[in-house]
Amino acid sequence: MPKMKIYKEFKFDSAHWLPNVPPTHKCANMHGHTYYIEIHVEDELDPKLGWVIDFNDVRRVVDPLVDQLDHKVLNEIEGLENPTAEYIALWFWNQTKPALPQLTQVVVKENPSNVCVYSGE
Ligand SMILES: Nc1nc2c(c(=O)[nH]1)N=C([C@H](O)[C@H](O)COP(=O)(O)OP(=O)(O)OP(=O)(O)O)CN2
Ligand SMILES: [Zn+2]
Repeated sequence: MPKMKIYKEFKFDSAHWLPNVPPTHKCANMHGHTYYIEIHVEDELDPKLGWVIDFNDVRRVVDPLVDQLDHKVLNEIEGLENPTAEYIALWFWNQTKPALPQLTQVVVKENPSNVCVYSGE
């Protein structure tokens, strides 16, 4: 059977600041983003069901994580004390991979032009 990739997009709104930048950096001040994340998985096409994985199975794993971050201050979340897009990608990867072994990539978009792509290496 062919291998295929699918991804599901999620959205959350959060506040953060970056604690390790110089005080003169604008991101040292608390501010907010509407984050979009993509959870990519790859597997063989199931010939009967006609899909790689049910999008709803992806949602069941990721929704509880998104709920932890939505309308929260990211710096107060364990593991996100320095909440860059890179650390957010790692946070989602580490908590998604055990429940979703077909995970291949996490994409975090702070905005349409600030994007981190993590593939688990
Ligand atoms: N490699 C990274 N660089 C930066 C990160 C990051 O997570 N990884 N984060 C930030 C800040 O979150 C900052 O809020 C982003 O600001 P900026 O790049 O200026 O983007 P804006 O939202 O202000 O919108 P632009 O239209 O792009 O100016 C900084 N760097
Ligand atoms: Zn920011």
